[in-house]
Amino acid sequence: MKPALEINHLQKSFAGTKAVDDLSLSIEPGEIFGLLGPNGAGKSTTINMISGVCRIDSGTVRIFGHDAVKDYRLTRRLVGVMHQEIVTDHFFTIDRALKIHAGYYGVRSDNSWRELLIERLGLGPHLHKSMMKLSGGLKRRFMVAKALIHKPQLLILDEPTAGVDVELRRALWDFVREMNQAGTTVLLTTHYLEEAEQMCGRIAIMSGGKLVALERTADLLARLDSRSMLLHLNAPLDQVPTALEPLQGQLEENGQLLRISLAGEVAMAEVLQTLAQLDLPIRDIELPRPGLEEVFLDLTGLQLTDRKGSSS
Ligand SMILES: Nc1ncnc2c1ncn2[C@@H]1O[C@H](COP(=O)(O)OP(=O)(O)OP(=O)(O)O)[C@@H](O)[C@H]1O
Repeated sequence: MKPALEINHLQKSFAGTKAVDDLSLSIEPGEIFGLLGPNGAGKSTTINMISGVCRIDSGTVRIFGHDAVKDYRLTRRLVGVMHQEIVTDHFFTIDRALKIHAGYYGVRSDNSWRELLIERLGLGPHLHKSMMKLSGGLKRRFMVAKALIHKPQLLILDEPTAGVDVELRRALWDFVREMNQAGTTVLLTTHYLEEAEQMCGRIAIMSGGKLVALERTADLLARLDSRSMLLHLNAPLDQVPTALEPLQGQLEENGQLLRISLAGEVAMAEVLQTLAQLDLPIRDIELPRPGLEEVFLDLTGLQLTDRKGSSS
């Protein structure tokens, strides 16, 4: 079977600055694939080239085997995109806007599909409200419906849950999973890393227009062997006890937090024994699980996303 999306040596510059730099990747039918990267990494530009919104400088994009430039009429129907910016037809009602978009793709008559989208995205009570009167969350739900109205085989979601409350985020992701189980391939970007970990079977990470990693999510997370143990102390320490130096002990938060490294073949029983012998004033012990943020930091020395923005 042909890949749902095949990108080869894709390039795009704006005023001499490379926004996408020799990007190649392939997504199989049925995948939920995450494209991550810090602000300005080139994710939206990539999506805009896939969907034909932005001209390709060089390289190719193939969608289910069809060239996105030469066969754009066909590929445009195969892809549904929810763009990052809320671009809506301000004066139209949801009902009218959905009908126009269905007409645009020649699927105006598929009422049952339209009804299903309206029902599953909770748009029913708002159908006759004009766009400009809708809340941000409702606009997002409308945009998901708009991206799916022509039953695309590849659904692309660029930050679908940015600024959306937790409940709606869950509902949107449940719906995306449902679409995926029904056969739709999904490419998504998000700054909520926990969502990417939960949703995506594979993840590509971009930085400065280039691909810096592309692996199964589990493999990407398993890359990091450098787990830490955080010891929260009741009373501050002046210096790291000598016995903890081999574990790269470090004091933080004015001596009230002691971080030790559990990298490599460190035996937990020995660590606990050493700690017991030291009789430290330990209030709490934390074993943070390394996530995509740490993987990216390890790969590039950069922060993948604003930490405040990555919590769910
Ligand atoms: N139309 C444009 N004109 C000029 N520069 C642009 C244009 N679109 C994007 N860029 C630049 O290209 C680079 C990549 O931007 P892009 O929006 O693709 O990144 P991104 O990974 O989607 O970031 P974010 O997470 O903030 O959405 C940035 O340096 C951006 O300023």
